This record gives sequence, structure tokens and C-alpha cells, in this order.
Amino acid sequence: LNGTAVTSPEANDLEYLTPVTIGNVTFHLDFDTGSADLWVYSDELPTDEQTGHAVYATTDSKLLPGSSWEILYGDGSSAGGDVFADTVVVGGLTATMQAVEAAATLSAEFERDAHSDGLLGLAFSTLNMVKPQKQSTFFDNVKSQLDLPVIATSLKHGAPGTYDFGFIDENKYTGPLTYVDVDSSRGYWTFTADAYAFGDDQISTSLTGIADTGTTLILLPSDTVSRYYANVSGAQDSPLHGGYVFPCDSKLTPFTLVVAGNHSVTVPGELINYAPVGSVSNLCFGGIQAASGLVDINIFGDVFLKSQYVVFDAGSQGGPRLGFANQ
Ligand SMILES: O=C(NNC1=NCCC1)c1ccc(Br)cc1
Repeated sequence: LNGTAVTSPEANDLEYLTPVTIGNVTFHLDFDTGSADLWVYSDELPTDEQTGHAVYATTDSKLLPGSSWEILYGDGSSAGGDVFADTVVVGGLTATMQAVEAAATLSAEFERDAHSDGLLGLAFSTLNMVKPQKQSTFFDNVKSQLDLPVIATSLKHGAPGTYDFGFIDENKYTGPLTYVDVDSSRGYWTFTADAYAFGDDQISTSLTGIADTGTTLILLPSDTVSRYYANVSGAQDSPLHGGYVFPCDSKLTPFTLVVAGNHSVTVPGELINYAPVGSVSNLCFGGIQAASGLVDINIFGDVFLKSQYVVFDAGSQGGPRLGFANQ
């Protein structure tokens, strides 16, 4: 049995939300290949923080005694609470004894997010933050039902896309799928590009990073980022806006990763114009920004992933790998 779930972008493609049914309640969760916990808003939160969200009724649920969780994300946001076992359905696929982490506390970033009802982690289960015993991700729990141990993402700019579980949909991409090995030792979908290019300017330095659906932008080392925006007239690193901004009518340089020897994975310049900074200025915020101090690796987030049909392959032919094809 395989499954497909439709995922829909919030404003400015800030995040993509996917319906998940837990028990008999449907939550809209942020699927995150950069973490490995499934957590939801719950009745253990202060009432005002529950407002406007689907809420997990812990009083009707099966507690995992003595278990708790606490997670810190790369953007500094955090959440924590206790743990239950429940039936979780995504795209027609069912995990009967899924660890559902009920949020009892949320950081301000989540309190500000009016739409997401929680996260569903799709990184490797070694990253799960439940104590005293790590729990398995939804993907690990349904893997044995799937034809292939794969998740394939089709995230789009300003339009609904899909998460395919267990199969690769040839109708969703053009040209070949190019695969690159993944190093899962830190629990992320980490891969290395042999080189990269800004437009025609090839830079033969390797770039290692993670494929992360839970991060909005592409986050690179600060000197690399300043080198990119040197090509964009009128671009400046603005403390006021928290990163590089430029005139919205700028023609942005494409960003290309060279993987598997000689295959180019290109993000068109248009996708690197992330969003206007406000309603009056004609300044736009860049889709490539510097990684913060908290993060010691490059992050290929949604701005990157939107240009590709991406196969997160947990080992259909040996080790974990990522497949990229144009969409
Ligand atoms: O937290 C991470 N990705 N997911 C999410 N971000 C914000 C909410 C969800 C993340 C993971 C690894 C590294 Br390295 C940096 C960041």
C-alpha cells in the first residue's frame, strides 16, 4: 500500500501544511525532514494558546507513562510536553501505535503561527527527542507497508503540492532523477554537492547540507551569501529586515548545485526572490540567507526544494540517498 498527501503553502510559502488524522481529529501539520518528532497542539497548553488550532484531547488518549519530550529547532523555536500512543493516518496510510507528542509548552514563534497545528518529523528516528526512550517517526512506522522505503516531495511556489509515500510518481517530474548519497549519521538527510554555481560563475568548492522541508529558505555560510548578492545590484544586508534585501524588480542569479559528478540542480532566480518585506517598500527579502550561529551546516530548505521533485530514499537500493529531478 502506498499513499499521497496534498500539502498546501501558507502565505509566502513560509511553511507547507498537510492534513493528518489522529484518532478522529484532523490536524494540519508542518512535515519536516529536518526533525523526527510528531507533535500536536493539545489541551495541556494554556487555553489562549489553543485558540484557532486543532487540539489533541489528552484526557481521551493512551498515555505513554513516564515519557516526555523537549525539542529545539534550528530557528530557535522550541516545544515540549508528554507522549501518547494513537492511530495516525496520512494520505490513506495508517500507523496504529504512533507516538503522538502532546505540546504542553510552545515558544513564541509557534504561538505566532496561527495555522500550523504541529509538526510531523521525517528525519531519521535517531533524532527523536522523546525520553527516556526514543520513538519512531510516522515514516518508520509505515515503511513495511510501502512498495519502496521512499518519500517523494513536490513542493510548489504558491500552489498545493504533494508528499508521495512508497512510490515515485513519474508524472511529477521531467528528465532524469539524479541520486546522491546521504550521510544519516547525524539523523538528517545530509548530502554533499561537489561544486556550486551562481549563474555561469562556477565555484568548485564542495557544499554539504541537509534537505529540510521544515526550513523556509536556503541557508549558506555568510561569505558565500555575500558573494551571491554581490551579483544583485541594489542588494544589501539589512539588520532592519534580518538579512539580504533587494529591489523587487531585480533579476536574480540562479543557484546551481553540482551533484553526482556532473549533474546540475538549479534553483531559478525567480524562486530566490522570496517575498516583499512590506506592503509599501519595493524591497524584497532574499531566499538565500546566512545560516545563524545555532546552525553549523548548510540548509537546503523549501526555496531549494520547490524547484525539484525530491526523492528521500531510506534505502531502496542499499544506503539512504536523495534523488533530484526538475518539476
Ligand atoms: O529545525 C530544523 N528544521 N526544521 C524546522 N525548522 C523550524 C521548524 C521546523 C533544522 C534542522 C537541522 C538543522 Br542543521 C537546522 C534546522
